[in-house]
Amino acid sequence: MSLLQVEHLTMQFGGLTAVKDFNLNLEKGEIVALIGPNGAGKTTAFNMITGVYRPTQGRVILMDKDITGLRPDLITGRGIARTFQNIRLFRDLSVLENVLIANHLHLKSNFLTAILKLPAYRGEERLMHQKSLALLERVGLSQFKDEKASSLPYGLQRRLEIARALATGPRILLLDEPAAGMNPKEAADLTVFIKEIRAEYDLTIFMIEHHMDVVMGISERIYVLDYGVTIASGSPHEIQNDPRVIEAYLGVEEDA
Ligand SMILES: Nc1ncnc2c1ncn2[C@@H]1O[C@H](COP(=O)(O)OP(=O)(O)OP(=O)(O)O)[C@@H](O)[C@H]1O
Repeated sequence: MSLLQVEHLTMQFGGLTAVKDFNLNLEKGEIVALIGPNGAGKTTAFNMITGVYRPTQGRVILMDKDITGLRPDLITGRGIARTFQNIRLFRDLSVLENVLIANHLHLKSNFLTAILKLPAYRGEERLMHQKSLALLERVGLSQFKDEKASSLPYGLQRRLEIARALATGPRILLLDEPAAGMNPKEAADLTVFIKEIRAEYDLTIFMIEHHMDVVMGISERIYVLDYGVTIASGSPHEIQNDPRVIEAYLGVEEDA
């Protein structure tokens, strides 16, 4: 049984078919990349998997359960977390507060115990605080815990976004262009970091990325979209040598 199975996902916006008949299997522990030229439909595929869009057609099956069209927060609760192409941190909150907010998805206390600050809530809150600090320590951000998120250098803001996603306790992590805007050194560090967190948090990772060094250095399998259609899937070696991919994508100078 695949951890995640995506069957015939299709998304139409009016007359435009942004993604057509997209099929994907993720096995536990894999790192799989989704590549393709700008506008190919990659983010739309993510948005259907994470409940941002309800697909026009098709199904998303997580561990044998159909999660198609569930609300994004419920899908996060089922174990799929994501980051976004454009960093979405609470810019004026501290680094620690950003992780604490994500952690609240896990709090078991209800709203009333929370506003009354009853002991059950306070206990959970203390635990969340400790867990958040441990997570920041793990991702190398603990010395910045009281800084405003917006004051972090770009590469570290991306790392904080990943930490926030990890705080929700995911099985599957979807990363939307995690190396966007990074210099080669930051991108190489990110590659190592992604491999480390996969091992440490027992993750399966599905990522959209334009940096080919990152994609080829990290992915076990790659899917290629072009105009919403999957034109190839396979190992990095197969993809690099696929004439359709070379024509559609790899042959095109990338400006990212
Ligand atoms: N909400 C929407 N309404 C209408 N059209 C949309 C919407 N979202 C995406 N599209 C269109 O769907 C197509 C696929 O867009 P998408 O953002 O998924 O591509 P992408 O592969 O992620 O591109 P990029 O690499 O530039 O991020 C594009 O033509 C885009 O304009």
